[in-house]
Amino acid sequence: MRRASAETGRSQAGGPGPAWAAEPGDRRVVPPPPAVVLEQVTKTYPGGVRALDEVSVTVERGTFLAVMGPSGSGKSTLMHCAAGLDTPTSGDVFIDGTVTGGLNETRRAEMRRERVGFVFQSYNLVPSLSIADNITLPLRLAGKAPDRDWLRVLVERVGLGGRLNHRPAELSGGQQQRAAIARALVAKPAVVFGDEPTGALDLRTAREVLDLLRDLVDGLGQTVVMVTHDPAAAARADRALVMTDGRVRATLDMPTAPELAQLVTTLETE
Ligand SMILES: Nc1ncnc2c1ncn2[C@@H]1O[C@H](COP(=O)(O)OP(=O)(O)OP(=O)(O)O)[C@@H](O)[C@H]1O
Repeated sequence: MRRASAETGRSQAGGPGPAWAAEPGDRRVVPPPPAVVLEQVTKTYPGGVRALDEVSVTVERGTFLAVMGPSGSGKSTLMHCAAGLDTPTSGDVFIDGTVTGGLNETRRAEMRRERVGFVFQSYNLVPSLSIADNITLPLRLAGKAPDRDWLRVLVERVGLGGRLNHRPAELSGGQQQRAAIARALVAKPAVVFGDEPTGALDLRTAREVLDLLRDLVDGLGQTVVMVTHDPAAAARADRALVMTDGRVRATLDMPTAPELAQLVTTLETE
């Protein structure tokens, strides 16, 4: 399987390729690859819409990235390409060091199941299953037994210990989203993608869900990429990208909500 270059993580010694792309037999200590790398990714849809225009982004492990931008700027396309749900027209996507473009559909589906978790605005829990069965569903679909210790840690982190035998309809929106987050993490993915994960929640519950995402990054070293329109939500990330017209127009480290709101307004009106 091909391992190749990333925007960051290149060999400090100046050798060919990034430090994490060692050949078998190489005895140097090799740092783990970034969770996700997009290299010069372009996506043109049939009809000619260039939804992504040579986008390069590196998401380091254990970090929280927010993706912002006006409607139609390419956020969902970026997420779909980064998660291996869609294929770029050109450029490379690496998940956990593996280039997704070289995989056939079966291997790509396997990669998504094993290395990527998803959280959506609308929770997408199965109504007829208990919360416990919803959380472990991805493993059962993959024919794998849950790691009991990991499950215990997860259930404790998301605070649903007393609700495991309930059906989704018996839980609040925030609790359902916390169950969806536990489900996204159950297979220990390299990265969790959130598509407006707080979009359906009231302010207080949204803050609790963002606290949880932050805690998963800080406490468990999870990598999170979240698409959001909300500057207050994006301000909980370590880094925020602002997109317009399929390009990353600005990157802010440790962003604040007023900074992001101002930046999005400025870029929108340019
Ligand atoms: N399947 C498709 N076929 C053709 N064009 C598409 C397709 N999906 C998205 N687009 C176009 O690509 C561009 C980027 O869309 P995308 O959904 O990635 O934007 P977005 O920033 O996520 O928008 P929103 O915030 O409204 O969800 C838009 O011009 C959109 O119309």
